[in-house]
Amino acid sequence: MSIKFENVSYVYNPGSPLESLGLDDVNFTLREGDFIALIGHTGSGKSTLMQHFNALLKPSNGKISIAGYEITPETGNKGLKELRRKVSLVFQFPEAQLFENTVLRDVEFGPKNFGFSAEEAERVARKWLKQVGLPEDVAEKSPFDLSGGQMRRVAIAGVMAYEPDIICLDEPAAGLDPKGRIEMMRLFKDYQRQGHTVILVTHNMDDVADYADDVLVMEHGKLIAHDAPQAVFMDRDWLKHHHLDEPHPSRFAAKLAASGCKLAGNPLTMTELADAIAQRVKEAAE
Ligand SMILES: Nc1ncnc2c1ncn2[C@@H]1O[C@H](COP(=O)(O)OP(=O)(O)OP(=O)(O)O)[C@@H](O)[C@H]1O
Repeated sequence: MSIKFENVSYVYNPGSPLESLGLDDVNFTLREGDFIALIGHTGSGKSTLMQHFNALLKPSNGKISIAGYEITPETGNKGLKELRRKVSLVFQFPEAQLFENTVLRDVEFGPKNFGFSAEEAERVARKWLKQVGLPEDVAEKSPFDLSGGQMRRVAIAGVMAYEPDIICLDEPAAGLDPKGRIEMMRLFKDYQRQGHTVILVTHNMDDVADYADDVLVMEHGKLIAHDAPQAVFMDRDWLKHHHLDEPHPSRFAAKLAASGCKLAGNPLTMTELADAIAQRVKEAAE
């Protein structure tokens, strides 16, 4: 099944002096099961787009097909709870939403809300606390006694515990140290490998290169590119024109090329860069 946006526009505060266009005739089709990166500058429309994935915002025009649902301007609120179990949004700093007096109860909250029995909610909560890398003894602690990084994991476990088919995350690694960031990103990659779709809003181009199958690039409410990372990061002039960064490995390769050491291809990840350098060394030795 695919995720399809057809001519989707969204107008904030229609008919008022504050009217503004959040999305402008957006069209794309995504494969379910992919890892998608959603990038663009502040104010480009990423959050507005993300909120359309589970009808938190409904389009002013156009149609969205997702997880067996169709969302149009006429879509009512009936049936949206089931859609939101299948398609979950995780906003920035989700740890701010923790509120129960134990970690376990916080993680059980989502599953219970979606109709899991008490036993099943506890089972999936314990399973996902483990999957997000937390030690067993945190379950009975207050979430407020944990570190910021652990609280973030608890909040994300609370969403993964009811296993949405599609999870959309807004900068989930913001503020984490490099080790925490890599662990968090691997968690999402694993979630994808288990058969789910991951949509990641990010400003970190290294994460895009390392994890994404496909990239959506937003600018002023419009989708200006939709392609694989290799294609999106291929045209340096286009990136410059749209004030978009490159992943560090391709920036480093460009610097090497400028100093006379051109590598094969356009390495986007550290592994690709290391391979390209090894290849160059081998050629020089022959
Ligand atoms: N609640 C709102 N009311 C009116 N306009 C809004 C509202 N939220 C966003 N907008 C406008 O819609 C446009 C897209 O904003 P959006 O928040 O979707 O961008 P973004 O790419 O997610 O930005 P950021 O990276 O800062 O989160 C911007 O012009 C913004 O000012």
